[in-house]
Parts: sequence; structure tokens; C-alpha cells
Amino acid sequence: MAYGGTNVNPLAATGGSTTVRQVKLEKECELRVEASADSPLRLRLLTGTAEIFGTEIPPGIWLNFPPRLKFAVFTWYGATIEMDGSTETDYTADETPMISYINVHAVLDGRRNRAKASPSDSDTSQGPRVIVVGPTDSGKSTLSRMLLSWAAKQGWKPTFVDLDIGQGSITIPGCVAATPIELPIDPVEGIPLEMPMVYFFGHVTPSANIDHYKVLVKELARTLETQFSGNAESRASGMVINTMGWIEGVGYELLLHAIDTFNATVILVLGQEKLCSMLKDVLKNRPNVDVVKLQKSGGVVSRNAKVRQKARSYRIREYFYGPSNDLSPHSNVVNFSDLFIYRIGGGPQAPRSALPIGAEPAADPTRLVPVSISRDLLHLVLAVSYAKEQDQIISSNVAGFIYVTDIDLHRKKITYLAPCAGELPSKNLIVGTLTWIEN
Ligand SMILES: Nc1ncnc2c1ncn2[C@@H]1O[C@H](COP(=O)(O)OP(=O)(O)OP(=O)(O)O)[C@@H](O)[C@H]1O
Repeated sequence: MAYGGTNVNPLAATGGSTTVRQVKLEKECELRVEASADSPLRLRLLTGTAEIFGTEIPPGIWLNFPPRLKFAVFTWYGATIEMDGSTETDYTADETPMISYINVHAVLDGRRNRAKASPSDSDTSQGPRVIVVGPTDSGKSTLSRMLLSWAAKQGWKPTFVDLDIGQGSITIPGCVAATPIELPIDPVEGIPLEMPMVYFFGHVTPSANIDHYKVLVKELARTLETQFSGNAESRASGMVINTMGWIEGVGYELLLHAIDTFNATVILVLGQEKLCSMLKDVLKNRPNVDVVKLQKSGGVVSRNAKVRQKARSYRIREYFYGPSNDLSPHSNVVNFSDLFIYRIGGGPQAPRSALPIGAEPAADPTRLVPVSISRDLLHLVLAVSYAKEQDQIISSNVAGFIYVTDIDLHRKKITYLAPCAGELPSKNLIVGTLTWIEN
């Protein structure tokens, strides 16, 4: 496999701006923008062709960007862009790693074509299973997005798997999820939400319950495997798997677990030599696995803990109210007895009397524990499980989420916000530590 590469060295930043203006981009250059926090920004393509993270911008049409969105408008052949509104920052860069990224896409495309050509052979009919790894803020989600959009543009239907429970892009935080990508991803609306497969972990870091996290990753992989076995098109299109930025210690173990569980065949390592050489070493006996180092883009914006927390809140808000406040969630009041709430993990595994002398009862990380309704549930986000039976809850995907807005202990009533009116698809709910303060 041959992958090219270039250095990253952005041109001088021009800082934030508020005027209507035109920006001329030379071929293979990009305009990097951070939309302002409190005023609108719109942008349109005047001449040439350009794309935002792999999705072509339609000529002449104004695109409206939500506050704080960070993105780049890249052109392969040259373009003129018009911007209207204010930005925190915007500047052009003439050195990007885009050539090396598109080279990766070309290799993946070849593999998809080979897989398509032999649909009945179970070994060769599998398209590339790409996993993108690297430290926090190395551009993993962005690269995943580009690879998916370029593939979709060519008619493939790759599956996007997002294992990043902190800053995932398929649904709310605290979940591992997958969805087929049938069209290039909309630069403003993001990943389409028609039919994602979502498993709720309920925490924003896997360290809250490593075993539970692994169980969910396995369940997701198992479900996708079943879907692939009956769908040659999805199988040939393959997967792009986005991961967390936790790459040390247990985080590294979880990366290896994900590589194994999804049978990844291409590992793209962004911006870290050490991780790349560790992975090459540990996978050297697997000739069908390629470990490829790629440059991190100079445009990737670092986000501190506060910014990440805000982004999580924003994702939850977006789930209930829509990206442009275009959805109307419903507030419902039900009796405590109408819902069965569970958490995963905790509680002694076996009574002390059943253990060998001297052994301490350990908490079972994957035990289903019924939760009695109290004011502790206030402001928590709960998942509605598809499971019909209790013992299926841990291995079931979820239908959606509710947000607890009031607990009336006296009347034994719980008030919650749900994305739509009517009864919940199931009474079995899962709770973790995912909170949200609506503002
Ligand atoms: N070339 C670019 N120009 C401008 N902004 C960019 C560029 N590439 C990425 N970004 C922005 O930088 C931020 C971080 O990128 P991204 O989310 O891809 O990183 P990550 O490695 O997935 O992060 P995490 O630490 O959450 O795993 C995002 O807001 C993204 O839109």
C-alpha cells in the first residue's frame, strides 16, 4: 500500500473578521474558519470548486453555519469564496495533508472495487475496515468524515462506527454507535440520523466501567457483522471507525480491543510516531493489517475540558431541539411505577458467605442493577432500551433518550422531556452519569 504525504504549514492567520468579503483560494489550499460564538456566519462558493471535509459545496448557495463551528473550505483546483458575518478566526493555508488523505481514499476505493468483484467469496468480499486512531485533537473525526464523504460520493455506502463516547458525532455523548453513510455528509447538519444503531454506555469516559464499554463495542460489532453478512453492498463498502483520543494505558488496550473486535484491516494513525510504532510492532504478524501514519492537519483546533463539556451539552440540546432549534420536544408526566430504570454495574457479585474465606465480594461491572426513583435522577439523560426482557438490556441497542426534568416524591410522578409525544417505545430505561443542565 502506498500513501503519499505533505507537511502542514498554514499561511499567516488573518484573525477574526466581520466584513462581507471574498477570499481567493489557490489550488490545494484551504480557508480555515472558526465561526463566532454569538453572531451568524454564512458563506458561498462564487467560482471554482471546493469542499468542506470531503463534501462538495454547491455553487452560489449561501450556507449558514452555527456558532463556534470550526471547519475548512478546501479546493483541489482553485475557488473564490464569499463570507458574510463574523468569525473568531479565519485564515488561508497552502500546506495541508489533503493529498495524503485522498491517496488513502484511492487505495480504499481500489479495495472496495476488488471486494465488489467477488461478492460470493466470504474472505475477499469484505471491503476495507478502517480504524482512525490518534491522540485528542489530532483530527480523527474530521479524517473519518472525509473518507466517508469521498466514498459516498462515489456511490459506496460505508458504515460509520463512532466509538468516541466523549465527542462522538452520530448521537449524544455516552454512546457507541454506527450508521450507514449513503450521501456525502452535510457540512452544517452533520451525520444523518435516520437509522443509527446506538448502544448506551451512559458515561463520557470508558474508565467509568471498562468491562461494560467492551461489552457494548462487542455487541455493536456483532450486530454489524450480521448486517454485513446479508448485504453485499455494505460489506464491500466497509467501515470507517472513529476512536477516542485516550491512547495511553487502558486507552491503548481499548484501541487494541476495538481493532480486534471489528477485525480492522487498515489502521490510520494520526500525528503520533510512538503510537504508530507500537501498533506496527504488536500487529506485525498480521499480514492483512496495514498500519499507516498520517500527518495531523495544522488546522485542527485544540479543545480544552471546558470546551469539550460545552460541546457535549450542545449535542444533547441538539438531540432534543434540533441543530437550528427546529424540533419541539414533549414534556411528559408518568407514575414512578410506569418505568423500570436500571444501571449497569455495581452491587456485590456474590454474598460474602458464598466466597472462599478471606475473599472480598467484588462489584460486577456488567450486572444489571434496578434503580429506585429519587431526586438523584434529576437532570440525568436516560436511554430507552429496545429490550423487552430485563436480561436483554445490557446487549440491546437503544431507541432514544429522555431527560428528567422533575421528580415529585410526594405524588410519585416523574416529568421528562422526550423528542416526540406519546408513549415511550419501552418501559426499560438505562441510567449512567450523563447529566445535562438545560439553558
Ligand atoms: N483543517 C481544519 N481547519 C479548521 N478546523 C479543523 C480542521 N480540521 C479539523 N478541524 C476542527 O478541529 C476540531 C478537532 O478536530 P477533530 O474533532 O477531527 O479531532 P479529533 O482528533 O477527532 O478530536 P478528539 O480529541 O475529540 O478525539 C474540530 O472542531 C474540527 O472541526
